[in-house]
Amino acid sequence: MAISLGLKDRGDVRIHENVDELATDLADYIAELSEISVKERGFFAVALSGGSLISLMGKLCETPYNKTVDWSKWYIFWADERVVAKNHADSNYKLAKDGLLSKVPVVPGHVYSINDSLSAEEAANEYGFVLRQLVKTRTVDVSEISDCPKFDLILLGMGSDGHVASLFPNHMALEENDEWVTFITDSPKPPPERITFTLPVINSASNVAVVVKGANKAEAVHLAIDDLGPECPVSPARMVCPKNGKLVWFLDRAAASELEAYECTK
Ligand SMILES: O=C(O)[C@H](O)[C@@H](O)[C@H](O)[C@H](O)COP(=O)(O)O
Repeated sequence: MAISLGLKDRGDVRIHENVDELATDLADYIAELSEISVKERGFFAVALSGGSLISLMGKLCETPYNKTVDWSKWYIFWADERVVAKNHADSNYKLAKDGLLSKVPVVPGHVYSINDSLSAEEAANEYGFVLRQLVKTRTVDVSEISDCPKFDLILLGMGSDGHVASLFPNHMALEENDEWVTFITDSPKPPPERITFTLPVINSASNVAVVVKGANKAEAVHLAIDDLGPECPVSPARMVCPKNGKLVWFLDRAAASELEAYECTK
């Protein structure tokens, strides 16, 4: 059974005994949000990231989820993408296609990957334009407090440096408030060229889940979640704070091992 901590400002923190328990809880959570969004809006607009997140979502390809989820209503986006060809081993699209999307009956026309024939800047602009069209038709909802898209769910991983999507510590992209999608050409994690949702878009979502496993992320989890006062270094993950939405952290025990809020429960 997961331990669940409801923390003021930092969302719900769910700590799982192991990766298998985390993956089951994550599949339940995504299936439930999909059901709610389809019932309320007729669509489920979900943004994925790369990294270990995709294999942690793997249970969605299994029974019962592969049969019970209304895959035909899913509209799939990327919160960040590496600017490489779609069939390149580094592509987040390829990772998700091979690990998830090819195994469930999503509608190919509802999968919005970036245009891989463009430069990073052009690809970011075009992705932003595509999003605007989908917000106009309300396939992707719109935020009540900004003109930003309001995704039903944005799924993020986190690096050991605290990066989320392709928003890296001390990078100018963290300050981009005008664009929905921006680009970088100097990612500290290879490959260097990426596009990424900006913080205003991430923080306008109805639901944001940050999914983290492993002891090498424990310090970054502590810095992102614990209340460390004004001197605390502000990592990108700490800047994830949906204004009118819900934030949930999915952690395994190793990733939660330096969390002060967790220590208090022992
Ligand atoms: O394209 C990317 O690199 C990702 O979107 C990135 O933000 C990833 O989610 C984190 O780096 C965590 O990756 P791991 O879970 O594999 O450590």
